[in-house]
Amino acid sequence: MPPKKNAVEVKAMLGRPSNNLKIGVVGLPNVGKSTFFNAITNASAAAENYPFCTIGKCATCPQVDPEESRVAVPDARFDWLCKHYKPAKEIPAYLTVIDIAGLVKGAASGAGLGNAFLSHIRAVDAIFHMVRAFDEPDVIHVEGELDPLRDMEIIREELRLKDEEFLTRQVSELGAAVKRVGHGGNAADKARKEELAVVEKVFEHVKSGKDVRHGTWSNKEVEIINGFHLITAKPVVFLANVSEKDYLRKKNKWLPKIKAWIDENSNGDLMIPYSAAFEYRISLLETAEEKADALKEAGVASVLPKIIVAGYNALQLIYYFTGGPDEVRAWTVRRNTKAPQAAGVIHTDFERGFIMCEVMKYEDLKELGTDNAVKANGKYMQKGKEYIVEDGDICYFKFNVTAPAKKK
Ligand SMILES: Nc1ncnc2c1ncn2[C@@H]1O[C@H](COP(=O)(O)OP(=O)(O)OP(=O)(O)O)[C@@H](O)[C@H]1O
Ligand SMILES: [Mg+2]
Repeated sequence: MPPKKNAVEVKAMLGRPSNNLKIGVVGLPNVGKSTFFNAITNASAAAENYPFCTIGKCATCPQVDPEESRVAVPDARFDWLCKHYKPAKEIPAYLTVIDIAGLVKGAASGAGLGNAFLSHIRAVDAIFHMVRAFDEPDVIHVEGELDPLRDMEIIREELRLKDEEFLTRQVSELGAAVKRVGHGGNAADKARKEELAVVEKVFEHVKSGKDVRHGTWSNKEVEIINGFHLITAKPVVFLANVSEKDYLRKKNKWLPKIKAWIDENSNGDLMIPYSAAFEYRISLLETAEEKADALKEAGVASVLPKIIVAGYNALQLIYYFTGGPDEVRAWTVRRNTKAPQAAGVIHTDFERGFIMCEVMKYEDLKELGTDNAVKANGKYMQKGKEYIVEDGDICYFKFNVTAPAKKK
């Protein structure tokens, strides 16, 4: 059937379409991954107005890995909506962060339990690539001298080699299956041939030293690539961990070189300088006032909120809000999600029986003051099933179903 005239063609995205995506902290040993992980875990736990659960440390979910933490995504719009509606319940968007053990050179071929750790990386949806830019003689560097560029090269190469190894296997297995069929074959054989052509193309790309996420792929290719959970297809945010002293004086000799390396080798992916040691120290302070005083005295801000938001954005996630006296809540969807699927995140019924989505823009509500004022100004919109939900939309879904469906 040809696509409907008013249907919007959406570019397919690499990665899983889920609203429970995870970001892993990846790097060499002793670069500050756990210090960072503990700092964001503590920082979120201290945000008293957010219902928070450190998975694994939480009484209600003790079965989950303790190195996994769910952190609230800071958002001034969410805070404003909570003040505005004064709801009984406040539920922000969350980002799940996973602390992964350090990789060493040769990990792709099994060094230092490398394969086990690489499989942890395959299971996450995005990567915080932690780069050590602090010189601290007491903290051993596995490669000897401090050299962030060499370290980034090692990690990048290990991740790429793991994909190369996986694709080598795929090419050979699929190749053998296609050869057995020869010419002709049924629909499944045809699909396998198509898949082989894509796998070969991706294999050549990776073999030439490039990451999958930096390639240009058609929707069909993306669909096939997404089935493989390739490591270099995952978005990356680089975090340059500098000493507390350098962070406070806003100077570190490695930062320009790290930036130049990323521009040249990683398509200008985002890099955020920060100090794990500093953030961790601040995160241990008990009250919000103590933290504010310590930051004021140091003359800097914490960069953790920026890092969490960057991770969230790298995953191509956005959220819309629902608001009222019962609950203000952020609902996570991937970018380019249409209204019925966005509604389905709340409840499958909402998607199944979708009639329309009523939308207010946050800016309009903030400017005009009340829902009624937004309506009176003609800014309360009714949108249909082709509407692509935008970040920060305040939505109210209308739906109609006869048979009950499973609650999410
Ligand atoms: N910015 C920094 N300045 C100085 N010391 C730091 C900094 N960040 C982390 N450290 C110190 O480096 C050491 C190693 O940190 P951490 O345990 O977080 O590393 P890691 O990357 O998790 O290592 P592994 O891969 O072995 O788990 C710790 O003693 C920590 O206090
Ligand atoms: Mg660690």
